[in-house]
Amino acid sequence: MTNKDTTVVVGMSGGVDSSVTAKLLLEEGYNVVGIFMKNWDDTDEFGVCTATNDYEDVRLVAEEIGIPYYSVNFEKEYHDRVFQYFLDEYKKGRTPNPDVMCNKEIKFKAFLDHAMKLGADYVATGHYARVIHDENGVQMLRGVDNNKDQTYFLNQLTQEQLSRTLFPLGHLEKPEVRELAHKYDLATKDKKDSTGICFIGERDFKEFLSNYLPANPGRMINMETGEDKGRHDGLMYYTIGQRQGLGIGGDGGPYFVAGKNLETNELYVVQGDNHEALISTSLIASEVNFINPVADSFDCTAKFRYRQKDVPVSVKVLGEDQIEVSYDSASAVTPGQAVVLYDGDTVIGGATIDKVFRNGEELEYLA
Ligand SMILES: Nc1ncnc2c1ncn2[C@@H]1O[C@H](COP(=O)(O)OP(=O)(O)OP(=O)(O)O)[C@@H](O)[C@H]1O
Repeated sequence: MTNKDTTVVVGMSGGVDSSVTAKLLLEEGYNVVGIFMKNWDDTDEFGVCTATNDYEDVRLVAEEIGIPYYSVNFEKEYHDRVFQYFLDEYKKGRTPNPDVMCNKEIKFKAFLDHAMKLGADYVATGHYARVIHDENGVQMLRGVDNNKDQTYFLNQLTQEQLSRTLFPLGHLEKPEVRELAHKYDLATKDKKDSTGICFIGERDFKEFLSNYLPANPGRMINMETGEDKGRHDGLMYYTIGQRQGLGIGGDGGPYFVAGKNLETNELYVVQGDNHEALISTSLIASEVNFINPVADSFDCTAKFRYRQKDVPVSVKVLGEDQIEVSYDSASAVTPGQAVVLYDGDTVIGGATIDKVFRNGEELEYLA
């Protein structure tokens, strides 16, 4: 099949990355269709996604480069599969990663299914990641731009999903993408990069969450001394390892969140950098996804959060949907976040962190 006979549906967000993605595919001779997803109702009094303006940018770029474009509404799917999960995790005191869920359930499920029904051969997005085809099927590799690599958020993608996906920006550095946007004089060439989670955007996180979950203030306790350190605003607002926003200081260095007790509604804090209470040596994770088959135990590297350097780890497959990941030492490994496993630049897979241990003893992050 030549590119001319291959139809690619590009997820166009109205941003510079997906604009360049569409243009590059067009340059390569593909049949390109642009689709904008509306996942959040921006007329909702709490939402801040600027869907209407973004769709206008999709229109401008699509008309400029000469491709058909549509909008599709996945508000219900997004609400049921991403937002509900997000709220449920916060209710449990965990720190979810809605972007991982959005990729798994919306961009590479609802959207991909929709594209296939339209007769597409592939979907493409402006993610910074690479897909390569080899004798084992497909492999996902980190984007070459270390600073922009988004494989952490794509860790739940399967062979099936990846085999129908193109990431045309994966071999480019972000400044090169901007340059291409200028070279092709795309309407979005100078548009600011979006930050934050779509449905929250740059608005105050606490205020946003309090619109959906009742805030339940309680006591803040020094985990070591038992000393009362004042009040917290509601356990859901805090993440393990968090330093900012506690409103306490004093001699002996900054305070960090080291645990939550959902029964007593107490927030535990400890004082000082690299406090032992935050240090773990292993974790248990579920929602396991391996992109290719793996051995029962193996060594590799891992990230426990997005902006973190890889750590050498040993992985043991414990059962159908559980892995144990052991490492020398890491601080503030947080339940609800993803652990993503790498072999060099290749993504082995990922899972969601459930429990964290120090030398075999479970840390009481969540009591
Ligand atoms: N509302 C949307 N409709 C269609 N596709 C989308 C939408 N939001 C994101 N995508 C796709 O997912 C990719 C990654 O999304 P992300 O939110 O990380 O965007 P980004 O890196 O800021 O990219 P962009 O500059 O294209 O907005 C985008 O490049 C785009 O292909």
